[in-house]
Amino acid sequence: MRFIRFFLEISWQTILIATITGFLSGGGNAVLISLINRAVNQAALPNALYYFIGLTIFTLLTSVVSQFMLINLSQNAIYQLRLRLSKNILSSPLHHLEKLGNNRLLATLTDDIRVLSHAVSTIPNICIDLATVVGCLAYLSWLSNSLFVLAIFFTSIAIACIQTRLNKARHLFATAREEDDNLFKHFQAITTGIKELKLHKSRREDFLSKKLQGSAAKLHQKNSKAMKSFAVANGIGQFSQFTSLGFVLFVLPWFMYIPMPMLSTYVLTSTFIALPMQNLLTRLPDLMCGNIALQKIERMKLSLTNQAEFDNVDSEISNSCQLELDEVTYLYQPNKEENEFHLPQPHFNRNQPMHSLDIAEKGFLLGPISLSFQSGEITYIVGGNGSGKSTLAKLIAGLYTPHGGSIYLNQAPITDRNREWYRQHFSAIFSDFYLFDRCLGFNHANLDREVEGYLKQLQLDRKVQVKNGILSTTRLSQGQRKRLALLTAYLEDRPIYLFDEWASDQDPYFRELFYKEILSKLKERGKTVLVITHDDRYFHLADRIVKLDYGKVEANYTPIANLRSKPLV
Ligand SMILES: Nc1ncnc2c1ncn2[C@@H]1O[C@H](COP(=O)(O)OP(=O)(O)OP(=O)(O)O)[C@@H](O)[C@H]1O
Repeated sequence: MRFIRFFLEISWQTILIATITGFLSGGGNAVLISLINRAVNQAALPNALYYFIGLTIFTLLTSVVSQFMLINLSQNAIYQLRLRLSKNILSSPLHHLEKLGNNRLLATLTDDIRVLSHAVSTIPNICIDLATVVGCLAYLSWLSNSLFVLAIFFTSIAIACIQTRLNKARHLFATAREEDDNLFKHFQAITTGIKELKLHKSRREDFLSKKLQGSAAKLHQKNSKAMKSFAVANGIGQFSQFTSLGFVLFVLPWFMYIPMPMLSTYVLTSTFIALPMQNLLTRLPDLMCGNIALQKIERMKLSLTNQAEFDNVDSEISNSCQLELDEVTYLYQPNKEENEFHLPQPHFNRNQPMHSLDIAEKGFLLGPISLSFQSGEITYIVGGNGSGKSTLAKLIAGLYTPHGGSIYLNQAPITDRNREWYRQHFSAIFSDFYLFDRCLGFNHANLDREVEGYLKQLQLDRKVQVKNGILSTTRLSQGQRKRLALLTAYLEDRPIYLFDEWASDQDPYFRELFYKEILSKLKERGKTVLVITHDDRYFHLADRIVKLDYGKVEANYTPIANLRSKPLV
């Protein structure tokens, strides 16, 4: 089982010690049952009470040691897995994460890890139960070879019958897990689309009946079928135990003489084994689901690790930036269901121009685009909806890797090796930005005072306070949230600033302030400023305007108001 291999790989030494102590505990159980048998058959050893007390303490201690070791190992493994998976996600390229989808990432991070963690917590008890069963069988073999062979015979038949049920259950659990990804997608739709669903009764009912209920029902059917398979397997296990007991008690005495003490010992031992056997069977579904969850986690991890980016920042961050895009292209694949773990690499030959029909079939193509940006310059990136402005912004910021062409920063070509360094030059506020409730990644001595100053400037000081870098709230209006995001950008003080429709949620006062003061102050400080905007009232304030249309640069010009001061680039 992959599950066991996973733990052996983490620390086979711990597993070995825990298994030995587990088996010692199980062996102790078996010896205890032999002591009890002797006492029942009035053949107790002298000092049997001391043996009994000693053995009870021995089995208890070995069982606790075994459980402690396995609990430490398993919980540590889960802890490491959570961290590693989160790091893998953080080091994966954005386009890869977008293709995998939030629902799959969330299902693995939450559900799979929870299922695995639950399965792992059953391992210590499984070891003890297994050891008890093996110990008792060993005791039976010492007692009577023929009784032992009989016990093994009935157990083997039971295992063979149970196995067929388990194979069926394994398949059902695996397909149910695939449905889990869809269910997570619907849960996301509930949380993010709650307003739209609340406002429209028919939409809500349609969503519930056609989407959520469908997925939940499939999951319910598959899981119940699998659990029923286990119930049948459990029944087979119990049936085989009673059959073997009945056979030995009522049928075997017709064919051979079995002394009464041996018969009663067999009955007592079989009854003693029954509980750990039942425990093993009832824990099998957890183990099986854990195994499936682990497979999912490992596939996700493999998919993420295969795509992992270098995260070293070897060189200094330059203050003055000359940014160049040379024939850069980026292609979104068409929106079809793709195999999540074998994503095709885009292959685009920039010497072969793509026609609109090709693009319609193949998705959206940005570029080829050649542009350059200087320090102390404000460039507006404009164009209609869907013209490719945000895609270009993500390319420029190094969040997307160009499929063709090259990006240069101060003449250095940006490659996989220095992309992390390159990204550290950017402070960006995207239209779908996220606001952290604390100022992460800053070690300023007077951080709180600096933040308070910016809060005042951005007129947020009456809404938000800061203490030890923690913001009192982020529950603000969209415009206020964007101002708070701007505060973080100020703190970062990076050479290139990128704003994706920042002003679209601001009131006229702040809109004016943004275009006329905030941007020009950044320019005065020698920053390269890129602004995605639809606000044509302020176009004259730009040093340069880049207009996109269907993924191509339609125009690249200096606005008339600035013509006298700046030549066309
Ligand atoms: N993650 C994605 N996967 C596939 N296609 C995408 C993705 N993001 C954007 N697109 C496609 O790329 C095209 C350009 O989108 P982009 O968001 O860059 O446009 P935009 O100019 O910023 O639009 P807007 O002004 O509406 O914000 C769109 O046609 C869109 O369908």
